[in-house]
Amino acid sequence: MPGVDAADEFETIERLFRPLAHPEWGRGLIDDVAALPSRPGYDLILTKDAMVEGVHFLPDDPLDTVARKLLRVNLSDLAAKGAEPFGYLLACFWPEASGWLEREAFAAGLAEDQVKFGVHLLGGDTVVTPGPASFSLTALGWVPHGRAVARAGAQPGDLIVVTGMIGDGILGLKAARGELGLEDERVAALTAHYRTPEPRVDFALAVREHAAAALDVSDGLIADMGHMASASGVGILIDLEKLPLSRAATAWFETRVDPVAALTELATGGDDYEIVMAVPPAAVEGLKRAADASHLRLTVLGAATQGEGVTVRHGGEVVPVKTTGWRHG
Ligand SMILES: Nc1ncnc2c1ncn2[C@@H]1O[C@H](COP(=O)(O)OP(=O)(O)OP(=O)(O)O)[C@@H](O)[C@H]1O
Ligand SMILES: Cc1ncc(C[n+]2csc(CCOP(=O)(O)O)c2C)c(N)n1
Ligand SMILES: [Mg+2]
Ligand SMILES: [Mg+2]
Ligand SMILES: [Mg+2]
Repeated sequence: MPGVDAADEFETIERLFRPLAHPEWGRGLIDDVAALPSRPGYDLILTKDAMVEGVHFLPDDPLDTVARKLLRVNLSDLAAKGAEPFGYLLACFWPEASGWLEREAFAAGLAEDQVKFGVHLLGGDTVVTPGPASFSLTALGWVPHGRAVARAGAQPGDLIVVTGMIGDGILGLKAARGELGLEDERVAALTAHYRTPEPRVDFALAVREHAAAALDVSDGLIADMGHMASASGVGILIDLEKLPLSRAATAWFETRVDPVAALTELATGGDDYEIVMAVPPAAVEGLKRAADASHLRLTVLGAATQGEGVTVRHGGEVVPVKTTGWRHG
């Protein structure tokens, strides 16, 4: 039986989601569809990711950060293609027991990140499920015609470059689970990264101008580089000791007895939402200038080669990596 706080589909749409709607194209969320005009000279870029409680977020993660992460992981895909986001479609599968507090927190998280990233809600669906809380979001963005950056396109000799830091996603998950023996401030920084990763939206233009191929790191750095290698028909060779680590990750790393195992864990853990690029040597300087201008760290991890797959080295020795990243069954 529904409790006093029992939520309702149409009140959810009207009270919580209508204020988030695109002023024209969302049609006030009172129609069957959204309608947007085509943009001459541009390609519409679309991506969809889902998040399920217990699989992508923890049962005690605040719902506002769940919503923000859902939006951010999708914006990360658009950024990796060089696209500028403008809108999204949203599907919510609320557990029967969930009430207004959860839904209000979720909408508040979206409201905050809509402003931060300059996007609007275009439409969606609201249902109740006997299963765990689940959400799915389709993000839309524009790229000048024919300029979307692909996973395919890396050539032997291109440098493999990554934005930001790697490993805070998996360490943040451990921190949120109370599994890290670090002091409070570092645990909080890592948990925040797991709950609200930073999509590189502001770097999309630089990706488009300088990268031959790109994708974002969701499953794990090594697994995702593997996706680029197979799409491009090249091999990728990286040196694990070059992995860019945050201060918190460095503090964790220093507690480990097996450095290779520790770096491998960070390079395969996923939830990083950084962008990996294959960059022709002549384009690296331009990419670095763009990164400096946005105070973003860039790291050259290795290079694309002839052949296939990802070869990981440490101290010049090849490191066998069995599980390269997250994979749903
Ligand atoms: N159910 C599906 N129907 C159609 N296409 C799908 C489906 N699932 C995945 N894809 C497509 O497969 C490709 C790879 O998807 P994948 O989810 O691995 O990429 P990603 O979204 O960048 O990574 P991640 O989900 O780990 O963030 C994409 O083109 C995606 O649109
Ligand atoms: C509670 C909890 N356990 C494990 C993970 C790790 N995780 C789950 S799915 C995924 C890949 C990206 O998702 P997808 O490929 O579905 O887009 C990763 C790295 C997590 N985030 N939360
Ligand atoms: Mg996906
Ligand atoms: Mg992706
Ligand atoms: Mg995945």
